[in-house]
Amino acid sequence: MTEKLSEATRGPLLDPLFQSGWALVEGRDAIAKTFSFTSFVDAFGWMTKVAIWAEKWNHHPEWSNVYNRVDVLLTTHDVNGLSALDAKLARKMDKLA
Ligand SMILES: C[C@H](O)[C@H](O)[C@H]1CNC2=NC(N)=NC(=O)C2=N1
Repeated sequence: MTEKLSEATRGPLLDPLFQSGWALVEGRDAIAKTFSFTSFVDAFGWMTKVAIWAEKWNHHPEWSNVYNRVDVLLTTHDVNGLSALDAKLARKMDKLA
């Protein structure tokens, strides 16, 4: 069962993500990042690769694509906050970008 990150566990998990451009979201227990690509096709191709991992892990982003930009927000709806799955998907998104 997925659990909401505690104050003690979230630091080590989230700090590396803050270093790579992720940030906490005002008013939600969530992290967000904007990914920019060289073209729409590159942005959409990245979204497709991420989508395969999201489906495999049954953990899905809240995201929006405009041309070469993808705005991403990650949170775990089942626990109404951040979980280890969000950090895991964020790391995968960074790796695939
Ligand atoms: C029923 C299904 O397993 C759940 O709704 C999954 C699907 N993907 C999900 N994605 C995210 N971000 N949070 C969830 O709690 C979640 N739950």
